[in-house]
Formats: sequence, C-alpha cells, structure tokens
Amino acid sequence: MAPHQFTQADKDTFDRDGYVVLKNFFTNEEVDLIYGTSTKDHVISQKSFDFNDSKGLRTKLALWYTPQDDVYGMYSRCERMVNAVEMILGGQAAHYHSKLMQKEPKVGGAWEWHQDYGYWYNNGFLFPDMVSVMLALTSANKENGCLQVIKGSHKMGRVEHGIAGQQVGASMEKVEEALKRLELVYVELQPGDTLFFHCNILHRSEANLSENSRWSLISAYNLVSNKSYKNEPSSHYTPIAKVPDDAIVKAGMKGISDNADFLTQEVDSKFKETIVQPEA
Ligand SMILES: O=C(O)CCC(=O)C(=O)O
Ligand SMILES: [Fe+2]
Repeated sequence: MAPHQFTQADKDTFDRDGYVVLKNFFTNEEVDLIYGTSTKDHVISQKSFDFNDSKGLRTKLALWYTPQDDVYGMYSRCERMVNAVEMILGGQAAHYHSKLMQKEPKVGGAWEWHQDYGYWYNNGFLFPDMVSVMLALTSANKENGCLQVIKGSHKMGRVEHGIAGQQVGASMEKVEEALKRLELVYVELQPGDTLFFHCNILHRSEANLSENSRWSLISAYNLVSNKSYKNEPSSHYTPIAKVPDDAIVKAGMKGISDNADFLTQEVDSKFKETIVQPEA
C-alpha cells in the first residue's frame, strides 16, 4: 500500500489548529523497525540522559542533530516526511534535530507548558519557521502521559518563558488565560500515527504513572533560510538529502553510529538546570 501523503487539507488543519495528526503516516512495518531498533540500540542507551521534571520523575532522551543513514535518519529524511514539512514551512527544510523520548512506566516525567520556539528563540532563531513532528512508537494516551496541546494557541505568537520548577516553561499567566478561551486536547496516538505541531503551540505532558512505556521519536525542522545567529550545529540550515519512502524498510534494523553529533550536557545550556547524570 502506498504511504499516506500530507495534503492541502492537512495543511489547512495545521494552520487553523496549530497541529494535525496523520493516522498511520508510518506503517506498522516501519514503526516496528524503528521501535525495535531503538529499544536494542546500545548507542542510543549510552547517549541518552535523564531529564528531570519538578517532582524528580525522569524522561530518558537521546538527541542528535545531523540525520544519518540509520533507520531514524531514513525516517526523518524520507520524501513523505520532508515534503509534508516543506508544505508546512513553505520552503526548503533543514533537519534541526531528532530525539528519542523514552517515558518509562512509573517513572517517566512530565513536561511543563511550553512552546518549542520558547526554547529555540534563545538559541538564536529569529523566525518561528520551525516545526516539530512526533511519531508514536508505542501508543500514547492519557494514562501514560500523552502530549496535550492548547488548540489554536500558536496564533498567540511567542509567549515569555522562564524557569517553571526545574524546567523552562511558558508564563503561567498566559497559559491560564489561553485555557479559558481555547480547547485543551489530549493527543492520543497509536504507533505509526504522526503529530505535526507548530513551534508556537502551547503543549505539555503529564508523568507516565502507568504500566506501559510511552516512546516517541520527535524530529524538529527549520527553514534553511532561518539560520541561527548563535553557535548551533550546522544541521539546522543544511538542506536535507531526501531519500525515497522505502528507505526505512531498506535500512532494516540499522542503529545509530556513535559518531553522530549527539547533544551532551556541556553544549546545551537550556538543559543545564534539569539534567542529571545517568547512573554509572
Ligand atoms: O514528549 C513529551 O511529552 C513532550 C516533549 C516536548 O514537548 C519537547 O521535548 O519539547
Ligand atoms: Fe515541546
């Protein structure tokens, strides 16, 4: 079966609501490969760090900038994905970074209300020509701390961010007002479902206190022309070398190289407050 394509109707929904979900944008076979690879990937587990929430619960995450030839790179570089992103951004896209979010049963931490551009603005990006894409690797639901969005909040523009508990979060005054007027949506996803969300949409997630993991792969994209004036890795303005849609299946269980440019604690100040060293 030919993979789903992102259509103008999807783009219209994205523009109106600040997000759109494409059911089964990636097939079961593709998700099985990506999830199967990631759970066995020693480089991923070695490069992952814990990100603490305000109650001390922790999400494991691994983040890298330049997409490689592994199964995750084929996912973030495939035509289906990049064409969708270029339709959203209205021009040539670069891959800013991808991260594997591992919210484990009982311990997976919460994320405070924020806009992704609330972080990225401080990384030297002048324009909100950026978008995040979340692929569900496991099912995500209310019980295991799925993403919540405030529908339409991207139209508020960038909101001030400060330290919220241990994390960087949006001004709660603005969030509370937004919640009085706009709908709060729990974005429940099945494996393979893909959420495209605007860099200025307010979102958060609750802790995973359930018995089930909630894993996702989140890729962030930028317009090639929106070059940061700070010292960000070059991936964010490098045109993506697109690959055909069948490249994911062809990559098979190919894991990531430990030469990939992973985020480490030292290079990213926005995470400094919240990173705890993995246990030895
Ligand atoms: O996956 C989540 O629960 C939220 C993650 C998120 O919003 C982020 O990493 O910016
Ligand atoms: Fe986010």
